Amino acid sequence: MKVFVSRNIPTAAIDVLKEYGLDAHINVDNKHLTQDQLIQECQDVDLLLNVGHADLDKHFLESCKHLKGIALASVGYDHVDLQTATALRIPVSNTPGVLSGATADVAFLLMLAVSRKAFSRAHEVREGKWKDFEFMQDLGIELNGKTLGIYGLGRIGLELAKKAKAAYNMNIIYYNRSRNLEAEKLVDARYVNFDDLLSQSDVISLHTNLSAETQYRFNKDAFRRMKKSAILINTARGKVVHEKDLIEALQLGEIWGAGLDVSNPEPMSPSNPLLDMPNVCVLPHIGSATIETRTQMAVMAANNLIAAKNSNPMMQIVNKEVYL
Ligand SMILES: NC(=O)C1=CN([C@@H]2O[C@H](COP(=O)(O)OP(=O)(O)OC[C@H]3O[C@@H](n4cnc5c(N)ncnc54)[C@H](O)[C@@H]3O)[C@@H](O)[C@H]2O)C=CC1
Ligand SMILES: O=C(O)C(=O)CO
Repeated sequence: MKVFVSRNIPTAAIDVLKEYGLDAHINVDNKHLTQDQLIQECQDVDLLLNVGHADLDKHFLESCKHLKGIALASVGYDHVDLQTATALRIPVSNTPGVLSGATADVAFLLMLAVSRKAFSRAHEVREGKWKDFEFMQDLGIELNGKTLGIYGLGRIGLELAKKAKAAYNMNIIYYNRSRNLEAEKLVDARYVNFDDLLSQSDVISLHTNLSAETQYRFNKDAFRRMKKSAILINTARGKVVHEKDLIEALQLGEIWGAGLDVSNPEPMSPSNPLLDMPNVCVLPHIGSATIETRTQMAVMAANNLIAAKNSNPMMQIVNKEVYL
């Protein structure tokens, strides 16, 4: 069977593929592939281990006629046309759970960094603009005892809630498709409607998957209903936030600050006004970027490919209808 790995991955995962007899062609140069190049690479490929968020849309899936399985090295699968994959009987798997702690760490880091303006202040030092100890200038705000609102309280949201509770005894409220009773028990989380999430939170952290329902849910209207002192954290997907509206809300002082690990598009343009705002911190989509987590993600994806190779169900399947 022909196997393609779209970017370089940790040796531990390559070893798993080899151990189970899959001789993969790996994009070891880690070259960014356009969709056309990816299609070219996958022409006679049976199994794809896909790293990154390039569109695996109808055109891609229909062009790669030999595909019998796609293992994503990500938990998000908004970049895959699942309907077409299912119609073509291509099982698709993801990597839930193993990256929750690392991604929640980045949400936590952004929350703290924005509340204390850490990145812009560090920049001042680097640029030689820090002249004197200032008692009243550019003060931050404290998180202790404040209210953290979580939009989409699933695996990552719960990890963040646990950290926020333990570190700062934050009051946790959340809005989700359904109640998360585990979170209610573990961190005393209180379920609220979307309006209350907006109006009561000191920090709102986004942890939903991207879908037609969540796309641009944080827009002009939502920002106007948030506290002027509120901080928005997005480690979910760029498109959950309407970026133009966010820029305007920050410029008008409708919210206090924002921490973004994701943007729309990625990479963010260097001329984006968000990058010049002292209350904004932008990271290059590093939520799961630790040695430990990336290794676990790649090994999980490799094991899913092995299952597909042996015509067994993939363990972390996202379109289980293919097996019906
Ligand atoms: N920045 C990064 O590097 C990373 C980003 N992510 C993003 O985080 C997302 C969440 O990951 P997990 O926590 O593992 O997923 P999850 O499935 O455990 O949690 C998502 C939650 O959002 C809720 N939800 C979905 N649609 C909703 C709606 N319309 N309204 C309210 N709630 C809704 C679900 O009920 C669920 O509780 C991923 O889909 C991915 O896009 C994930 C990993 C790393
Ligand atoms: O897993 C995901 O969905 C990411 O965004 C990267 O880890």
